[in-house]
Amino acid sequence: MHMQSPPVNSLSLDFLTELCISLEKLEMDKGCRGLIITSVLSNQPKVFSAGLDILEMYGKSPEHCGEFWKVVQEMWLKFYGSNMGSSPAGGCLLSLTCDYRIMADNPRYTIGLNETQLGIVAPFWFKETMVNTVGHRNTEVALQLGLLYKPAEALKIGLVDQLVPEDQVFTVASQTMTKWLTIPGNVSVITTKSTLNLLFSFQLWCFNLV
Ligand SMILES: CCCCCCCCCCCCC/C=C/C(=O)SCCNC(=O)CCNC(=O)[C@H](O)C(C)(C)COP(=O)(O)OP(=O)(O)OC[C@H]1O[C@@H](n2cnc3c(N)ncnc32)[C@H](O)[C@@H]1OP(=O)(O)O
Repeated sequence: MHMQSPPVNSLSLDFLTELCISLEKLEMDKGCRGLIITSVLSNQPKVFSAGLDILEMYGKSPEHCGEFWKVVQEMWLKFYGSNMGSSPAGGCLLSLTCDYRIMADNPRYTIGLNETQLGIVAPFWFKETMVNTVGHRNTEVALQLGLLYKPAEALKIGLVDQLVPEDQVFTVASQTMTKWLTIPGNVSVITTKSTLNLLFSFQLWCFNLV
């Protein structure tokens, strides 16, 4: 899936709604077993996603905010596999929901949950998704300081799985997907994933989020 919402793939209500609809269509397509998501911004190839669209959260009616927030949660519940450049906040969440993260190895790009730097709080399910990926201590430091990690640092704490030269990101993502798809049978993979996420699913259920 190619994301192309200039200038920086910020996650607006319209863009998220379109993403969710596209994902629903793929879910219903029995021939689709995996998804690589990438940014193809022609003016700005270095950004995966700038995160939630800040303009959607400022000066809007409670109804609009409610609608926006609902689609953010839906997007998060649906995502699968990714590769990227800069991914702050919601952009990082988008990639955290994927099974494997491949990042372009360019120190100009960063990834992380930088909400506190913006004076906002990463919701608990952003935090839990991060904890499940990089552990509690790394999350504690990362979220309180609102850290944005350069590729080498992100790899070190396990926030991304692989760094590759910028021009090879898509090729490596395709090779990785091919490898993952050699695992036989959807059921064993889905069940394994569900088991890994059991506690988190229970927490979401307790908070009435699923
Ligand atoms: C009751 C329900 C309530 C619902 C709502 C309540 C919300 C409550 C808060 C909950 C918190 C939720 C968690 C939040 C998650 C988020 O994702 S917040 C967004 C965080 N994002 C960022 O901090 C990224 C900011 N952007 C950047 O760092 C850089 O822009 C970049 C992505 C690294 C790209 O840099 P560069 O190439 O230098 O481009 P720029 O010149 O900076 O930007 C180009 C234009 O894009 C606009 N823009 C950038 N980011 C955003 C964005 N997130 N939303 C909207 N617009 C964005 C930027 O302003 C530029 O625009 P122009 O000036 O018009 O060109």
